[in-house]
Order: sequence, then C-alpha cells, then structure tokens
Amino acid sequence: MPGSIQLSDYHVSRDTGFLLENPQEYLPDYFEPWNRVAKRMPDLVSRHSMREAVEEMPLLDHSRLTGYRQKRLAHMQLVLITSGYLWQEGDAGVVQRLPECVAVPLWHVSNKLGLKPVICHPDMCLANWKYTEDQRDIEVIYTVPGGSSSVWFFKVTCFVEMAFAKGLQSVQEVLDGVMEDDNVKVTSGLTGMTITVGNMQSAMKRMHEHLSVPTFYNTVRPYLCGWGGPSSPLPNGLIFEGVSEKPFQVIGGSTAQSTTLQLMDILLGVTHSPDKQAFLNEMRNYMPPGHRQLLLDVMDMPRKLTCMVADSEDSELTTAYSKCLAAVTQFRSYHIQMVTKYVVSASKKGSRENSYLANMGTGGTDLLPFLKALRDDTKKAVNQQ
Ligand code: HEM
Repeated sequence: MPGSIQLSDYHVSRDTGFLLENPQEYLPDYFEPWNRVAKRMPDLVSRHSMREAVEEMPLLDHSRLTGYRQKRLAHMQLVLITSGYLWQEGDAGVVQRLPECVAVPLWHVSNKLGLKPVICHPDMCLANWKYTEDQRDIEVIYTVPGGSSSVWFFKVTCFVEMAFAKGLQSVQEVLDGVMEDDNVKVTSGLTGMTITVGNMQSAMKRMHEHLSVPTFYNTVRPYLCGWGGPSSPLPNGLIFEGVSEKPFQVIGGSTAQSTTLQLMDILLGVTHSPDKQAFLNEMRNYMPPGHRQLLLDVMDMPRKLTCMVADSEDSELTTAYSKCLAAVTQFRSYHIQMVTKYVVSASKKGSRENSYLANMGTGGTDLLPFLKALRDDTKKAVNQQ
C-alpha cells in the first residue's frame, strides 16, 4: 500500500530492533593496531600511555574495510581511541589536535556510514554487544574507563533496546493498522507497545544493580563527551590532522540518540516545543541514517494515529492509546529519577572539578527542566484528543 512502512526496510532487525545484528568484535589482521588500542583503551588511559600508543599507530588504509559491520566496528574502535587520546589527562590536559592516523580513517568511515566522528549511542550500545555462549545473556564488547560500572551502563542500555526489539511486531501492527484503518490491529499494536514500554522501564531499572554513582559521574561520562562550544575544554573544537586545519565541533554520546522514544513520540503524536524538538532533531544526526529516515517517513505517513483516535468512538482503541501514552510518560518519569541520581545529585557532591559537565547531559541540555518538559508533553497528549 502506498505510504505504508516496513520497519525491516530501515536497518531495523526483526530480532534485535535498532541493535546491529551480530556485531563484530575484531577487524582483520591488517587493522590489528586498531583492535589492540581500542580493546586496551581503559587500561592504557589508566597507565597514562594512551597518547603514546596512538602516536605509534600507523596510518592504515580505511578503504580495505569491507562490509557494513566492519565499518561499524571500525567507527567504534576509532571513536574510542579518540576519546581516550583526548581525555586521558582530564579536561585541563586536553589536546587540540587529533593525529592523522586516527583522524583520517575516522573521518572517512564516518562519512561512509553517515555517522558523526564521535562516540555515540550507535557505537557503544547498538554495535557493542554479543550473546554469551549459552545465548542467555549478552556481553559488552568494548568499553571506556570505569570498570564494571561502564560495562554495566552499556549493557543495561542494550537491555532497554533489546526490550524494545521484542515489541517490534506491535509497532509494525500500529503502522499497518493505521494505514489500513483497522481499529482492531491498532488496538492490539498499542496494547503490545504499552507492555514493551513497561519492559523497557524494567530493563532500565537494572542500572541500579551495578552502576556506581561516583564512577558514572566522574569516570564514565567524561569519555562520552564531544568537543566545541563555550563551556567545553575545547571551545573551538578539535582539529582533525590530515583532514582540515579548521576545528570541528560535535555533541558527544547521549542516550537521547536512541531512536526508540522518538519513534514512539511521532507515532503517538506527542509534540514538543520548538527548542526541545530542535535538540531531539539534532540527536537524529547521531543516529544511523536508516533509523533517522524511519523517523522522517513515519512523520510523513499520509494517515495519522492521532486523527484515527480523535475521530473514533471505539473506546477500546482510545483506552489502548491513552494507556500507551501513560506508559511512555512513566518511562520518562523513571528516566528522570535515573538522571537525578546519576547526574544531578552526583553533581551536587561536587566531586568533579570543572563545571562543563556538572549540570548538563553529555548532549549539553539543561537537564531536569528539559526532561520534565518532554515528560509533561507526553502526559498532555492524552488530553489533546
Ligand atoms: C544511568 C542511566 C541514564 C542516564 C544518567 C541518562 C542520562 C540522560 C541525559 C543526561 C539525557 C539528556 C540528554 C543529554 O543532554 O544527553 C538523556 C536523555 C535521554 N535518554 Fe537517557 N540516561 C540514562 C539511561 C537511558 C536509557 C537506558 C535509555 C534508553 C535507551 C535512555 C534514553 C534517553 C532518551 C530517549 C533521552 C531523550 C529524552 C527523552 O526522549 O525523554 N536513557 N538521558
């Protein structure tokens, strides 16, 4: 049917959703220097020898990377190497230039993938997992300093994406049901989505099991930072040697780069004020292009769930819709609690010297008012019907 959307056309896996299916752990032998330095990044940083290790790396030919998975792995390795190289000595000891051996391949691989040349959710969550041998659990493949806390942060973020993936069929049902004007299908899809969002929240709750507040705040977050802007230790940005002498600015990694919530907002007709939406739109530039395109195409669908609900006297449909919005509202409220614990309260303990990251997310938002407004917009959407 014209205008209908198949999630599988957008680099979305039937089994793993937005998570990359079967990410690779090592590149071929030719790229051994990247394999070695990226894997050892936390250890090299703790020994203050990351910069030496990078400076000894040869300039490798990125055009020898074959296939999408290899390129995604190369991107993750190179952004990790960049992050360790920049932040090894903290904000005060940051460097202004990224050496050619990292800058040139990172620049080109990023352009090929349509990703920014900086650590991001598509690296550290979506392409950074594998099943354990018994297939019952997952393991994180690469990490940043912060020991078991950083590993757990990435792992639980994967659990949340995995919980979304398990409910993918419900999202497809809503998309199909809207196009076919099929109340039963949409109601069933919305009911499934409500369960999915609840499962995502339960998965997120697991963060508390092994994520230490001071370690997350002081050790993990700095390695997720981008560069550029007045409060950054690199206000003008970073120079990519061998690419351009003009410094380049990017936001760092943020969980706001997950496509999950933005997709639900668009489907459910949740709207945000222009300044908040501008931030969310900017986050789309850090998503894989297929996922970004999915959001645009769902926005452009010729039929809308909200119109269907507004015109409907089917109480099962309207109730399912309200319940789904309530679940997303709850998810956002719970997420606010996480951010309060791991960022806002941690910043009040004042253990990190600089103020750049203190009250801001790694994406650079003024945290709580921003997140509360998004939550309240979700709540309000019910009453707008
Ligand atoms: C310790 C756990 C977490 C912390 C401290 C945290 C922190 C943050 C921060 C600071 C922001 C604001 C954007 C920025 O400036 O970067 C944000 C936004 C966001 N985070 Fe998280 N996050 C956590 C876990 C998660 C998880 C597991 C997910 C799910 C994949 C998630 C999804 C989102 C989304 C979708 C947004 C955009 C705001 C919204 O749509 O409500 N977060 N997060």
